Amino acid sequence: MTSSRPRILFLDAYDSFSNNITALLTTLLDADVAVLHIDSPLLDRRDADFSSRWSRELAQYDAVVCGPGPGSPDTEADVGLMRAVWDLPEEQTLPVLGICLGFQSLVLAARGKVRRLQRGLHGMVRGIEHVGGDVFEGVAPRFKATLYHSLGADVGQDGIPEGEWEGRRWEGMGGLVPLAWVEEERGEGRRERVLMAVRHAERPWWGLQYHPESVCTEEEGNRVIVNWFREARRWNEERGRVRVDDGGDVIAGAATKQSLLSRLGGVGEGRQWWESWAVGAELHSITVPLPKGIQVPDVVEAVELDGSERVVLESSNCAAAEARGDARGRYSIISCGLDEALRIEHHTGDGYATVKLGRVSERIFLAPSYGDIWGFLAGFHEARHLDASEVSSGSPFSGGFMGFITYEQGLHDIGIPMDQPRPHHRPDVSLAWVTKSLVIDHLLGIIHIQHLRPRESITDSWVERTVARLLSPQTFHAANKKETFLHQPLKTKTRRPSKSTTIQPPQTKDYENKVTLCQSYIAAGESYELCLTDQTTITRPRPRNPSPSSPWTLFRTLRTRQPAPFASYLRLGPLTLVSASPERFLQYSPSGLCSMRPMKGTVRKSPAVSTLSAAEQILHVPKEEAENLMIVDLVRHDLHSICGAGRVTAPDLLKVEEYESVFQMITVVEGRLPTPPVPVHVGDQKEKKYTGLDVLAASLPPGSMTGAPKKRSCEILKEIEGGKARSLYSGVVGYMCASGRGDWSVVIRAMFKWDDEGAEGEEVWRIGAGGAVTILSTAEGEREEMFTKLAGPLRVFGEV
Ligand SMILES: C=C(O[C@@H]1C=C(C(=O)O)C=C[C@H]1O)C(=O)O
Ligand SMILES: NC(=O)CC[C@H](N)C(=O)O
Repeated sequence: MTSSRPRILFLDAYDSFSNNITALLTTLLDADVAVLHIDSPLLDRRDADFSSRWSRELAQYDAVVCGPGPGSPDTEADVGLMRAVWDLPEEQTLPVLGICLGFQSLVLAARGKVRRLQRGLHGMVRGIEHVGGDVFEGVAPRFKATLYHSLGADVGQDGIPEGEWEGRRWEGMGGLVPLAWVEEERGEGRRERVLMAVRHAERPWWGLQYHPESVCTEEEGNRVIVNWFREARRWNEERGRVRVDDGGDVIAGAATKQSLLSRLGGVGEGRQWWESWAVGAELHSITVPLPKGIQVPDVVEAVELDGSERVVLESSNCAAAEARGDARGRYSIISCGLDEALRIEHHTGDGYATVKLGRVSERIFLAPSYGDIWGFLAGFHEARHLDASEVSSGSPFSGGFMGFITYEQGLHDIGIPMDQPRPHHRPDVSLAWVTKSLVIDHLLGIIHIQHLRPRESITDSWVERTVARLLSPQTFHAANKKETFLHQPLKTKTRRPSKSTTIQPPQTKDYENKVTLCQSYIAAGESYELCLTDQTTITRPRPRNPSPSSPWTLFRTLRTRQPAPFASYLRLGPLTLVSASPERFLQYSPSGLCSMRPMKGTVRKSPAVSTLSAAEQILHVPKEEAENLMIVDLVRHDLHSICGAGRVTAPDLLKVEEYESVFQMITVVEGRLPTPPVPVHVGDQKEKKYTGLDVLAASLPPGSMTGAPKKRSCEILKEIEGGKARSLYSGVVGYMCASGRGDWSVVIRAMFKWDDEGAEGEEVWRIGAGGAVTILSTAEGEREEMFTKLAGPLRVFGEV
């Protein structure tokens, strides 16, 4: 069937901004955009029939867009199929727009050169100078656009004497006609001439060095895209080039991902014991007042007396958050009876999930029914899905998944394989299906006691017993008495850790060298920003439990020392985690609103920087804003991969927030999940529905912990960080209610330990810390930032 909608092929060079470009093309041009990776195995240049298959594929598009990406256009592997576009014989050529790396590749194809800039321009917003005409027809002079590049075009511009520059800079240079420039101040009155846009002198090829899709590129820049496509169409018409509509024989794929649920085949028939476990449950819930002065850990201790496994997600900054009107400080969520809850675990790299219930444990092979662990989780959740009318209206969580996902699972999901064999078999995904829980609403001062119970067990009175316990005047009195040694009074002085505790922090010089190494990768165009991190290990005698130095006490101390909206305590399987995270990764609602809050830009509180306005002055500078902006565009890309064109916005850009010991700059990025295009039939295995789990699966590891572009940056970081697993650090912790609501935080400002680490009688805690390195960073500044972030959690060990 022939459609009049434009069809564009986008060549994806593994950038973290690609989906923003395809979304922009889709909405601005009302086009269908198909995507092909530059190294697609479906079109291998070494194959004998490559040329014929390539020209058959290209014949089906009106035009091609060659995207941005890491690396250099001089490197074959970095541009791949782009070269096959430039190499087409004249009679097969077609209109092209190159963006950033794609632009640079075009410059090379026109026999220009590409060289390193005097200093990279990542996340820098500049006024684009042009003289109108061509694709700049009707575009306001000097509109602002974002740059993300280390390399630049050399078309002989430096040979033009200063006095002749104004007159000659628009003249054709080699096979290219310059259309736009930026002149970058380089100190002492020197300026670097950076080519921003070109047209090929003979072919229908245009290129933009800036990023038209960035959230900080002014809307005025959209005209350039519209003009380009007008020119492209005109060229096709003049040549009588008519797109072939082959009726589905297209190699390139869709710009958005298929939903996890639609990938499932033949599951959910309830043949296995775990398939029917907790299916068809009903919520029983009672709300009681939160006794005055009672803290979240007191409630935990009152209900769970046996020190067993638990997940506590606490808004430990609720008092401060309330004062600032910050909704993130409103709720705390506590799992109950976790030992009896079903658990799903997955060790990245294995082809199976393990379902555990008490002592029963079963391996489930993921392919072919589920695809991967995400498909399995989506199917498991969907079978237990509850509508909004079936869950507590005043509570964000009525029961469902609670647990963690490691950084390494995220690496696997973006196509970075694990080094095999891994030295352990710890879970990278561990999610319990929690049916008994407490949710504390700090704003209303109430506790929801909730039980998702099987319909046939309505006589189970756990809720009533818990209510009675919480309301008994003895409970907190007793808890307080019992806990006298567990309550760490705030000390004015920090004690030194006991002699038998050894602490190994990163080496100062070594860390600084790594910062410099990151910058050399950035200068070479391999990355735009790298979130470098390192780990501190604390080895100490294993304490008795409970005792003044038990993990639970560490949590009690940290939450008082460093109140945070995403504090958490997890004792789940072999893992113990104590976190004071300030950073939300992803929140989503049953109606499909997703919200991410990347944090970039950190300043330590000090007598000199004690107020929000002082911090704003420090953080609202190009270096810090650029750091944040790069991650914002990356997060928009991640959200676009599920939500699709026109469904992602950044309502709160570059906002500075206050925390206990630091100020942080954040941006809120929102997306709306697509609704199924066709009505979903009950029992239909090919359900098209998307949930928040789709976004979670598509967005790990958190972009704020990787840098951009995500994949290449993670590969570089793995090398620089010596291949050390980050594990829980840089992973996520959170929940997903049966209703589809979810909230996940980034694990930072945290410490964790695995049961299998350390010699007999010892335990090993790890604290990760780091920060984003850009071309403008200094080695000392980054080292200082890393130690600032480390200090909070580390100090706790000196106090027990
Ligand atoms: C890397 C850490 O933090 C990350 C890096 C930040 C930054 O570079 O400013 C801020 C918040 C986190 O996303 C850490 O806390 O260890
Ligand atoms: N954003 C990009 O495409 C960057 C291109 C190239 N890697 C550079 O840094 O200059």
